[in-house]
Amino acid sequence: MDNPVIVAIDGPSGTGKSSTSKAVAAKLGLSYLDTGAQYRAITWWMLTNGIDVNDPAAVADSAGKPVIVSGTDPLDPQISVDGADATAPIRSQEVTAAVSAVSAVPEVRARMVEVQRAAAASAAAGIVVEGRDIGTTVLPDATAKIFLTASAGVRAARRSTELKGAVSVAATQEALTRRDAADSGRKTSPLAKAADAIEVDTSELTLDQVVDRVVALVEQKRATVR
Ligand SMILES: Nc1ncnc2c1ncn2[C@@H]1O[C@H](COP(=O)(O)OP(=O)(O)OP(=O)(O)O)[C@@H](O)[C@H]1O
Ligand SMILES: Nc1ccn([C@@H]2O[C@H](COP(=O)(O)O)[C@@H](O)[C@H]2O)c(=O)n1
Repeated sequence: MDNPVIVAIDGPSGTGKSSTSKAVAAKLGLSYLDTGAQYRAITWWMLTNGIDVNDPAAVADSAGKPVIVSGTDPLDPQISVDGADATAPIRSQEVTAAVSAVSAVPEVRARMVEVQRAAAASAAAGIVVEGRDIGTTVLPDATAKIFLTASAGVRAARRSTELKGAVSVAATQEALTRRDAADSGRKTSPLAKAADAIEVDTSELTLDQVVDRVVALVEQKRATVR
């Protein structure tokens, strides 16, 4: 039997990580893990439990409390917190605005990385894991590492379309850029391209083209390690 294939997909906000990762996992028959959803879930728990998300000591003290369970089906990714479905509430603007502060706390990252490595280790055929530090920190021995990029303008326009124009492209771009700066600037495992990751600029590509390119890269890498 082939070794499980581990695919790390990292990149800034809105570059297409989730859309690409789910489609690649479905095409290759692999599991899927959205680590951003896990950081959102712990942030949602902090907010709903009255923890000051801008107080790193308070966040660190509570980091071990919520029980976060992530589904790994690329066709129906779910996440629960303390047994309650949190798939929708973790996408709120309030969570989006607070998540970078919570995810910068080392105790939060240590907890999440443990859960993420366990998920990868238990995926029989393999897994596509998306995030910001998967290739650098969580799974440095991944079979294939992809770093997705796109211009800030393109990312903001895509996100604004997704939100059906409810938020302007300019405001969306400012929020994306602010989140990227916080995620890249933190001390513990910042958003970064691993030295051996392959960069794919998605600005001028359709989603199908990105998926085909990533599948081809994974197949190439897989052939060399068989
Ligand atoms: N290549 C593409 N062409 C056009 N639209 C795209 C492409 N890739 C993704 N999109 C769209 O861009 C938006 C952002 O994509 P997605 O949520 O997959 O990005 P992400 O990197 O996971 O974002 P985040 O880091 O904020 O979770 C979605 O509306 C998605 O449908
Ligand atoms: N490996 C990761 C993944 C995510 N984060 C943090 O979570 C935020 C939300 O991520 P989305 O992919 O859902 O947008 C992101 O802005 C990071 O703060 C992380 O630190 N590490």
